[in-house]
Amino acid sequence: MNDMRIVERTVDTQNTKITARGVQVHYGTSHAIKDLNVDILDKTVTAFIGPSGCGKSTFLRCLNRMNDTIAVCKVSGEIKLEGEDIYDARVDPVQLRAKVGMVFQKPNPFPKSIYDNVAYGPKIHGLTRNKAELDEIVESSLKKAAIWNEVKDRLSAPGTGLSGGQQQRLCIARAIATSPEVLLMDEPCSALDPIATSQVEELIDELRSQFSVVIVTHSMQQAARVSQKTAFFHLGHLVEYGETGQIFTNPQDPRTESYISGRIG
Ligand SMILES: Nc1ncnc2c1ncn2[C@@H]1O[C@H](COP(=O)(O)OP(=O)(O)OP(=O)(O)O)[C@@H](O)[C@H]1O
Repeated sequence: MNDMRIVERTVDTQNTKITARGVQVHYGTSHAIKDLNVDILDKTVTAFIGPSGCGKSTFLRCLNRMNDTIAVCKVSGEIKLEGEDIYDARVDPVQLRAKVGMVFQKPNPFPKSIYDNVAYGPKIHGLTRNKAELDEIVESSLKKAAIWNEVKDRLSAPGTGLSGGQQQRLCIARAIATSPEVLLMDEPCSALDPIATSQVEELIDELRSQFSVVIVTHSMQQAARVSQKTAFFHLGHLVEYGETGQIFTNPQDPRTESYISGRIG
């Protein structure tokens, strides 16, 4: 019992960015997320791991209301960003997604120039007053996404003309251009080769100093390399959540143990 209290205090002293309480997700009659509770910390990389179909992407999409776009999907329970209920009727999902950015499995640059890909978000959200400010955001976002040196001489070239790894870093630049508080990444390296993967992993580590990063990954090695916290999902339940080192070396639940030792999944 004492130990439990110590754990709670440790979590409270760190900055919690997102709290989820009693979250349930249904697709029609199919129950995809079952009574999920979690605190996601600021300036931390949190990895969601677990076998295929266990609900990782579904829960990730709850965090910026991307599930709103799926007609059969119903989300209940409570999710708060910095204490504010993101499902409150007054919250505009488009504004929310500027604060909780997302990077997808497959790099998906807009069919526009490199510059316009990054400038798009700040423009539609009215974050700049003039071209000079917009130029500054585009440059700083491309620098933070570690792709500036590769594209600075061809900002008007199409984003779709870049390599897969460059496109994914461009998509990361696009996501951070609106100064989000949280960056959600759904298997961001699954379409990349090992070199591009390691570049994106290094970048994730750097982004942690400014954002709360949540990454869904099928690779336990990747979770171990990039995250400080890991959540293990199984059949719609968040089975175990803790320090990444502890989850991989000393899992408390037999289902986590089976997964990390390769017996389920
Ligand atoms: N758009 C959808 N419509 C209906 N059911 C869905 C939809 N998306 C996901 N599901 C179902 O919800 C459950 C969880 O799926 P989800 O994609 O969240 O799992 P996952 O852990 O991310 O899987 P994977 O690792 O294979 O990407 C699965 O049973 C899946 O079939």
